[in-house]
Amino acid sequence: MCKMSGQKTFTLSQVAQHRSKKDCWFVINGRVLDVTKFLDEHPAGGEVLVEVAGKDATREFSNIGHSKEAQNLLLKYQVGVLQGHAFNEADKNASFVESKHKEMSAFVIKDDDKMPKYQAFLEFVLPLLFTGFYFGYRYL
Ligand code: HEM
Repeated sequence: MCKMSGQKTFTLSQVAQHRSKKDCWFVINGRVLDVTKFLDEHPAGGEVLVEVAGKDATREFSNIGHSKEAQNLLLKYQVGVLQGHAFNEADKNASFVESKHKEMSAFVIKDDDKMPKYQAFLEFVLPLLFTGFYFGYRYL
């Protein structure tokens, strides 16, 4: 299912009506973002964001070379899409929840690929045997 289909569409002149510290929107890669709540959190301060408020800030955003984390954060502030913007398939289906999941999947221990038996033997049974022998030798 296309996640973008549920998004509201805005024209650039609609976005341009939100260009103050108290109401700050801009567009990045066709996504309309309301970053008002993010102004105080932006590592480089809110001023740089207010400067591009109401505009398409795609070039400014990518010129900085923002990290993957920063790019994922974009999705959190999305309120809609820019009218007429052509999204590519992968981009179309991106959502904040999904991207967080993708980021985090690197840290998830997969329990679907079973540990080979010999590995279990080496990692668990062998140390147990050694400990058993040691205590047997020491105390019996
Ligand atoms: C919602 C949009 C934005 C988000 C979520 C965001 C997020 C971030 C984050 C997390 C950083 C820390 C460095 C990193 O992780 O890359 C950063 C740095 C920065 N951002 Fe943004 N940013 C946004 C938009 C912008 C825009 C539109 C501009 C410019 C007009 C901008 C200018 C900067 C600058 C100058 C830095 C400091 C870079 C450095 O110290 O090397 N950001 N931003």
